[in-house]
Amino acid sequence: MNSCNYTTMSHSQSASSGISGFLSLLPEIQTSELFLAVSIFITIHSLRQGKRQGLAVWPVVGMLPSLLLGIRNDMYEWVTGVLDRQGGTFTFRGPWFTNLHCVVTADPRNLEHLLKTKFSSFPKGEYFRGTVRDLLGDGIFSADDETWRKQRKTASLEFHSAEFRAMTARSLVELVHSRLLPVLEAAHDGRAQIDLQDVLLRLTFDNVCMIAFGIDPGCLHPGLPEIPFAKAFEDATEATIIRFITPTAMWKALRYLDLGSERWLRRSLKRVDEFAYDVIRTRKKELSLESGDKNSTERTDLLTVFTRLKDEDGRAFSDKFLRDVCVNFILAGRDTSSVALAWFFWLLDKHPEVEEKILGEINTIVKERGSRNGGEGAEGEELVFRPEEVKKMEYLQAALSEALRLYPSVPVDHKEVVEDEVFPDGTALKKGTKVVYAIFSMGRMESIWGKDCRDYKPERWLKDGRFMSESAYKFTAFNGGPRLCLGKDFAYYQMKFVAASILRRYHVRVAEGHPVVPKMALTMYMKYGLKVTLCRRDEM
Ligand code: HEM
Repeated sequence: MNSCNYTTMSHSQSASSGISGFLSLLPEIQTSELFLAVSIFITIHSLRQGKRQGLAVWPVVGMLPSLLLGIRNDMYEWVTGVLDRQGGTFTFRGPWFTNLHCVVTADPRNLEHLLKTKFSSFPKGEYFRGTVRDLLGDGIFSADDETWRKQRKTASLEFHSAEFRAMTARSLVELVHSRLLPVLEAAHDGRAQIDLQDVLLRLTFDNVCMIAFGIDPGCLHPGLPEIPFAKAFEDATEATIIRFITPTAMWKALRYLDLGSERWLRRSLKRVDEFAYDVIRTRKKELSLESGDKNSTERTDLLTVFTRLKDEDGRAFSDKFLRDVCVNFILAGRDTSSVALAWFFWLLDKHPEVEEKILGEINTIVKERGSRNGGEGAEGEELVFRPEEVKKMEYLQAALSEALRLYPSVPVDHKEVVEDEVFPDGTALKKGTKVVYAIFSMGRMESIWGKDCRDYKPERWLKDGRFMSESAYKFTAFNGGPRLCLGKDFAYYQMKFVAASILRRYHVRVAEGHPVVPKMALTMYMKYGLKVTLCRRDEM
């Protein structure tokens, strides 16, 4: 109700009832004026506060308008700009009644505090777990405390065992030489453009399923077929992510009513579970048949390892728990190395001098092998890199790390604080606050990497020609502290093996005019893939 309504109504009153009518309207006038005054006060107050925060804070919707304006072009760059101006940390005030309030930081001191020093005060938290529970259950990725610790310990022993290393090296030789290179060769022969990101995603999905389940779903085959399990897994992940941008009460209502994205999630999870439980049942049968057999299977995949273990009461783990273990590892290891490789090949296309140096390193390693073998195997087409040779590729490791610094596969990550805390930079955190650490922005901070922070320079990782790793709180692509990525060593081995095997045979040329931009997702995919053509080195 505004003053215009008041005028109209007062004219319609008769003279005798004028005074009493006016008096009867008084409460309404006061209400509308009060409402107007409060609105003006809140707006002025919010705008003044906004100046202090660096972003306007609006009544009810908080900083949402600034965020929406900022992400029209590139959300990562927008967040980086705000962090830069705010000295590395800012508090985002989301709309009332949403889950969007959080503290965003890119300050290495805060990262060390939350990932290591005060690790137990910054768990994944109930909000995260509740949102991803249908997909991830009690698996390592969402668990905290004892549930997490036990899985971490068992999986860590496994990941560092010689058998596991041998199995992963074998699986890569098989995937790269029998599947990846023939697919690339077919694209080369047909002079066709190929989406390298898609090919690499297929490769790492097959590879991580071999590690987790001990089976190969066969995504990377000529013709690039659609594999129902891979499709269901992707759909289930995407539908779960939608929950993060939907008010909790709303997605819960949709789930209850079996509508929209929740229906899509239920259906895709059903297919994921059918596949997983089928593999689990078959494996249990296989292992029970061979129990007592000295020549039992040499399987070293995670499912076999966890199936053979017993819980603290001496009982076998439930099928549901085994399903959660495998699904979490597939999620953790399926896309991260492939998107990192896609950004790496794109960067090489823009930096031929880096490609030259990588080739120089590979050729030296191949020549060394040749001189040891009296020339044999040095230039053979079917050259397969050995683990000790991959280890020697230090410049390649630097070039991959540099790609991950600028394009981290996990661009942002988050924690929830369980008690009142103060960050080393002075930011006060109330119990329950969500903390987002902006890994993407950290790679682009002058305060961390110097004036050339935006340049692609593998040399920054080398000292006297040897690769030097960086503090995990500065280079956070693999997380840090007790929850450091468990697959880090494997991921480097995998990326180096794949990159060297491709680069030795082909020059990868990004298709002219192909747009390369990041997709807004929890993993840093290229929004339109990476369309490339291939030129064989021996034809150049
Ligand atoms: C370039 C490749 C990779 C990158 C950049 C990467 C990055 C990360 C990051 C940032 C986290 C922390 C996630 C969080 O806690 O929210 C993480 C955790 C994890 N990663 Fe990786 N990852 C890569 C490859 C892999 C691979 C290939 C595997 C397995 C085969 C793997 C297994 C895991 C596991 C199991 C965790 C959970 C660790 C825990 O919570 O204790 N990662 N990774």
